[in-house]
Amino acid sequence: KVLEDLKQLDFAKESYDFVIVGGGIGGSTVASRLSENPRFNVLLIEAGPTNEGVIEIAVPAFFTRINNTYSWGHVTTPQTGLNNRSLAFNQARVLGGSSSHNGMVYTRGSSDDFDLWGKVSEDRSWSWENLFPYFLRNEKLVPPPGGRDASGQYDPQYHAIKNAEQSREIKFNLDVNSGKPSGLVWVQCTIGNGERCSAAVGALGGKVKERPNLTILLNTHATRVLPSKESRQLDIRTVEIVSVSSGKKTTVTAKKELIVSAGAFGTPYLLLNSGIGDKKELEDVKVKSIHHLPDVGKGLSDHLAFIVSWSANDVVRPVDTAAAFEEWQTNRTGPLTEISVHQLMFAHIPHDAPLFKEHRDPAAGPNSPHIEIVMLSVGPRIIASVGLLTPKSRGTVKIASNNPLDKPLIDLGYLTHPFDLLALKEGARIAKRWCEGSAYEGYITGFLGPDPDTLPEKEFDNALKAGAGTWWHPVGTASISPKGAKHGVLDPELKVKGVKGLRVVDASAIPYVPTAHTQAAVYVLAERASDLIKASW
Ligand SMILES: Cc1cc2nc3c(=O)[nH]c(=O)nc-3n(C[C@H](O)[C@H](O)[C@H](O)COP(=O)(O)OP(=O)(O)OC[C@H]3O[C@@H](n4cnc5c(N)ncnc54)[C@H](O)[C@@H]3O)c2cc1C
Repeated sequence: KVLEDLKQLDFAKESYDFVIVGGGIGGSTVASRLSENPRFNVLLIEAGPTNEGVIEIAVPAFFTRINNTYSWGHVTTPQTGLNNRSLAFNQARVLGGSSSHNGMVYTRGSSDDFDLWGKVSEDRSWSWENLFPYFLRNEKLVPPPGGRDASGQYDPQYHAIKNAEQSREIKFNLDVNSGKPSGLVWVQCTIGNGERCSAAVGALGGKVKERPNLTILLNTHATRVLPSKESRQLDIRTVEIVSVSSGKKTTVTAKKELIVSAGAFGTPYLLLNSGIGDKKELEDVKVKSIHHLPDVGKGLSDHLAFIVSWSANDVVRPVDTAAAFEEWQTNRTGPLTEISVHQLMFAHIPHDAPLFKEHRDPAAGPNSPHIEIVMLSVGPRIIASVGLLTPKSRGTVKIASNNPLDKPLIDLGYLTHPFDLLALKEGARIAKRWCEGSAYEGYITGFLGPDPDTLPEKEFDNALKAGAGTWWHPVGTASISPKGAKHGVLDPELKVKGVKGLRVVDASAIPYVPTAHTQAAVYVLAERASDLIKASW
């Protein structure tokens, strides 16, 4: 059942085996899988409202219109690497989490990215091979809406395909999700039957919400996790929660486990507010330390991107939105069932590029590309968003005070490692080489820059720093590490180190940002986590 407010929760009648904090990709997936077992009573707590009935969420092409009602409205600290700009950093606050307001691009990343989880945690059961069945379990491939043949679904980007035939650098790759994503690929999306398929729809939709052993509590903010007073070992299964509407506060205790799935910012924030983190840093903000775990909130990494553009001698015909919306409402077909991008490019920085003389290659292996390029026609211009998939810069999530309802201090640390700026520059060169291909002859009329080859170095760097922005893929703030290792936050089974009863299942557990948009990685992590949890009870 779905409860809109804390006052509807009947504490006298109900007790829960598992309490899950955060109804995003991690939390919704685990709630769905655990409640498959009728012996488990599951409570899922989400700070935001329902996704149901929100048109901007359901219509794929409207995702840029989703307003701040469904977001935490985070703003980063001034980013020294970006000329001290602070960036708005939307993270969803709604059932389904960021899958309810993300760009719906579905890319799994490279096989090497997942093998790296196994290396980092010294537990080879985290590997592409072992995780592959979970991708299949999590995915339901559906044809495009309107009964159209998939091969004719998109306006055939014949020109781009032609460039791929000629280019030595970026070849056509039939399936981005094979574990070898490099090349020019068709985009795959989390859209089903013309509507966004978020975790709220895919994992909790249909009959799942009606399961008698699953309660979804909305509009309820978790403020702290609390240790048991009875246990001699640190045992944490209780969470303090506050009604967003009334401010009413209470606690709820899981009989078996408390699972934190509040996302790459929300999870470290909740742990820090609870006194789990670096002891000295917590004392500085007057939070009583209950468990010294210095890496909570550290190791944050994300994909940074910037735009280069070209002039073109034609314009793309704009969609008649009113007519398209009528078609969507009537049949769930038409242009609003798609995102505005049909293809993506994943490329490697050449081995002999000068930056590799100074910096070790951070790619997880030969299947992991360094650069992704997303191209769009905007008026009489072609723009390419060039993103760095293998950043070396790291950031932090911290708390500013001992008030758990304050905003977190989010520092992405963008471009604080010199490799990242050099790598993005190489990305701009890759995009330039691509657009010099003969397929664009007579269409592209000139490069508008910023041009890494003609601008003075400082000028180019400044243009990049002034324009770069996030692709919203934060990970790593409660990373897995080997059992017994002092660094890291979670053991390979996603249990918080040194604590009984508490696991983390979300993007914060992922040690390095994969060479992909991150939702598929979180889904597969949560699928495997569900099996690990089920197996231990
Ligand atoms: C704007 C945007 C666009 C993106 N586009 C893409 C894309 O096109 N493709 C892709 O693959 N990935 C994309 N991503 C990334 C992807 O959506 C995330 O990697 C993924 O959703 C992370 O899952 P999660 O479970 O870790 O966190 P989330 O899905 O963010 O879920 C966390 C949930 O926890 C809740 N929560 C947080 N704190 C508390 C608290 N204290 N109490 C109660 N509840 C709490 C939040 O409200 C939220 O619902 C995008 C992300 C954003 C923000």
